[in-house]
Amino acid sequence: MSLLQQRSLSNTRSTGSRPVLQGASPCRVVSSRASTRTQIKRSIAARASDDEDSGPVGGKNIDAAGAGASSISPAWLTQLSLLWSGKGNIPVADAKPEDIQDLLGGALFKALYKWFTESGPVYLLPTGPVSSFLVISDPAAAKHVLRGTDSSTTVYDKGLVAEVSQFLFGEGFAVAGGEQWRARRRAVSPSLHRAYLEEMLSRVFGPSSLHLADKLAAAAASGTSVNMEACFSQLTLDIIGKAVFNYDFDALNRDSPLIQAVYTSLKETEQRATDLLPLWKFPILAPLIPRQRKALAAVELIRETTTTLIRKCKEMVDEEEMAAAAAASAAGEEYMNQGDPSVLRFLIAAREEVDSTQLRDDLLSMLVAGHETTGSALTWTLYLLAQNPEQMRKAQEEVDRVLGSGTMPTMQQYAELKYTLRCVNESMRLYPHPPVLLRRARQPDVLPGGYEVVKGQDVMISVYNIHHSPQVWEDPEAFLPERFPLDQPMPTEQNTDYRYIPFSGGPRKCVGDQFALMEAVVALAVLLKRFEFSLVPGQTINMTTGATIHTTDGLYMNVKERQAVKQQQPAAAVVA
Ligand code: HEM
Repeated sequence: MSLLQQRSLSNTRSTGSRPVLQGASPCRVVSSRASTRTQIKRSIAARASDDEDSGPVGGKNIDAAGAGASSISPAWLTQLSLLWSGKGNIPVADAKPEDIQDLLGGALFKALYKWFTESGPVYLLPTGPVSSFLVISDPAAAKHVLRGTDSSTTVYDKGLVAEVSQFLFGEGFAVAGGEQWRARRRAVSPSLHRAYLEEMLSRVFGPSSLHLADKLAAAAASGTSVNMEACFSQLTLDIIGKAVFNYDFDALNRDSPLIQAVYTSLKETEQRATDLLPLWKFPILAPLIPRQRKALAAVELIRETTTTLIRKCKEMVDEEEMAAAAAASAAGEEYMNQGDPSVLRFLIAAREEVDSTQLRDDLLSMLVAGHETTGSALTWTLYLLAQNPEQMRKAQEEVDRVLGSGTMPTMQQYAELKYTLRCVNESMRLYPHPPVLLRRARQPDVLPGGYEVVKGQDVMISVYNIHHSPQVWEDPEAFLPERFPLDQPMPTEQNTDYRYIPFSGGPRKCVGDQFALMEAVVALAVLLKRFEFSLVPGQTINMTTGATIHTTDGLYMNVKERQAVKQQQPAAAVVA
């Protein structure tokens, strides 16, 4: 069977086995005590047809295929690679056709783990007749590469990731390099100052989470199950929209095509990175290729939305405000407009002298980078807690104790929610978003361990492999927030010597890490205080990727008000 035949057969199987969920309303009423996945799917389809744009909690489920199917190197490429790379000192992964099964859902990181166990912490993965990834699953090598990216020496740059996501981020600082990146990062990062985060906590993170809680209360009252992955995607879109643009997407109330657009474009970047036939390199072909058409339409929607929001904000800022921002900056103080503390307002008031395309792409970078990542972190944390009753009990005990009669944490209470934060930390170890980081060598290099890297080599740091490595972590597959003691600082790449790198490390580390952790802890505190969550039985939770680790079919949960649960229990059980 030819390669192309193999691929088209594989893709058909993949699509055939994936449930049809478009038009579903996952965070909305889904099923009345559905007990199997099939029942869930049927009831979703039934509801979707007659409940398209109303209901207590809205939103479409993600089409996990993104804009279309992807491809990866077959066995013959491994053989070819072995021939031409035979002189090097780096093992080559033995990519067998059956490994490709793992990639059908887009979960490349799972195959990377298998090859890691077979080939060791640094290996080559052939991706074409003359191309390969150098896959790193070792903390010391990862540290070396991450610290050498866009540093003073710049041994590595974002390489392929910049190429494959240019269609989405344009000039945005998430993928730009060199002086352009340095200047834009310097301009944008101050907008996420401490006073801003404090304002976000009370004005955005807490209230948006309470909004979701009200939606869940309706589902709890009617005894219907809820797709929590969709809910978190909607919640985090609402939050990032308000935080970056002071704009309410209102995704919790109405289906937002932007959610699918963001997912489709992120999936497209991943697919471009592993395409055997990179047709996307020829823009002239785009109108002829359905996957390209779909991806470009998604980007257009995101760009249009961003441009409109920038225009509206510019209309609001006057000379007086710009003078106030300049005075604050001269005095070394943090500027914030009390009426509109958004990042956009900060940048415009600070008279950022950049062209509107640069501003659009920088803001778009933050919107995309800050949305699905935090949504996925919340999804997997709740999934893990629902499966680990002891950890759930400890988190709820902490939330009850710290919040008292309150419904959302204050800034001071946030600092006390240490166990809840460790649950998020640990969930991001098991499910890092994204599971791999891409770099390219700008000059020849030697990694710790003596592995030689040639100029131009694409490098893939498998955060997932490092976080799951038995050489790095004791009992790596267990969900143990306790592995990060509460009387010590929370884990970072620095204090774990790059054993723990969910926010990357070095100069290109995430700018939104504190924002994201605060957002996730506040949302969890609000929800755990009020509800008991349990997985709807009969589901198989499979993973796929679209920059973040996503479920293939959603995360369906039964939700109950904790007060109601307590009242149902016999008195003795309540006392215990
Ligand atoms: C749990 C949530 C989040 C995770 C797991 C996460 C993860 C990451 C990672 C791993 C990188 C570095 C990628 C690399 O090294 O190639 C990154 C970069 C970035 N993140 Fe986050 N992020 C999260 C939330 C956020 C939020 C909320 C924002 C904005 C408010 C944000 C904005 C950015 C930006 C702008 C970059 C690019 C930085 C640069 O290249 O200089 N992220 N993020």
